[in-house]
Amino acid sequence: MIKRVQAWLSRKDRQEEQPVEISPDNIPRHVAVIMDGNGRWAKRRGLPRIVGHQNGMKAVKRATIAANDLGVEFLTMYAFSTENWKRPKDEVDFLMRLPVEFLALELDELIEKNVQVRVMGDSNALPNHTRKAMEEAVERTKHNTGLILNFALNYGSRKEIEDCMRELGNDIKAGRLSPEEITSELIDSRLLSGGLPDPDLLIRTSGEMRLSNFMLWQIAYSELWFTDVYWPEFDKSHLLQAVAEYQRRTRRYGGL
Ligand SMILES: Cc1cc(N2CCCCCC2)n2ncc(-c3ccc(F)cc3)c2n1
Repeated sequence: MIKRVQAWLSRKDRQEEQPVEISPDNIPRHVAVIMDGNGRWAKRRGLPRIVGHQNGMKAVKRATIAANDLGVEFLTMYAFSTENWKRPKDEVDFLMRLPVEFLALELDELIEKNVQVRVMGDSNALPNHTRKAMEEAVERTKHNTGLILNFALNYGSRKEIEDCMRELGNDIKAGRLSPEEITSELIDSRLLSGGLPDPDLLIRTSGEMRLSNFMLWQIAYSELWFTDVYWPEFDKSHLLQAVAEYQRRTRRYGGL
């Protein structure tokens, strides 16, 4: 029984709208998002880049609520990569304050929606105020049982894999592990995403079609969906479009 979700898509140029059909029987458990286009969204409007990041943060809450309502169980958002440190200092300083702003402006509504916040990445290298805000968001939502909102912050997949290999090598050297015991399940458990299922669907906004060192091991079998929409414009209609395409691609007609 296809539950018809009349979600009117407003395409970027708003010239065309189309209904979207979503089946409740094949909702992706884990959706991962590369939230790109915040600076370009602002530039197109003659606004400072930081306004793009601020609006991007509002899109995080919007997308989280939409995903939670749809029945998505895990939502991983690429908030700051290990490569982002190369950006101008004033922009990095602003970005490092966004978790604090998120805590003040957005978290209460997500707590009402029973959302649990997790973080993955090297938090030791973050400023104290950033790390404390993240720890508070995790602490204040740790008993929630709804959608798990997983922020990748100061995250890089190659560093994650390198650190995992080093840890396994040390375990072998210490006699705690034999090489024959290394399986993909063991590696899954040792990565920063340990405990989460692999993403079923990876979304990247703003028209870029790169993986940008994001969850390279975990997305081995993920459906990739790219949109020209800039992240600050992303809303429920775009999530539904991505999930509808995911369902078209993964339709099994009862077969394997
Ligand atoms: C660094 C950064 C950038 C950031 N952007 C807003 C979204 C667009 C992409 C980049 C900018 N957002 N959005 C939410 C957070 C966040 C992270 C951890 C946490 F526990 C609570 C909130 C965030 N963190």
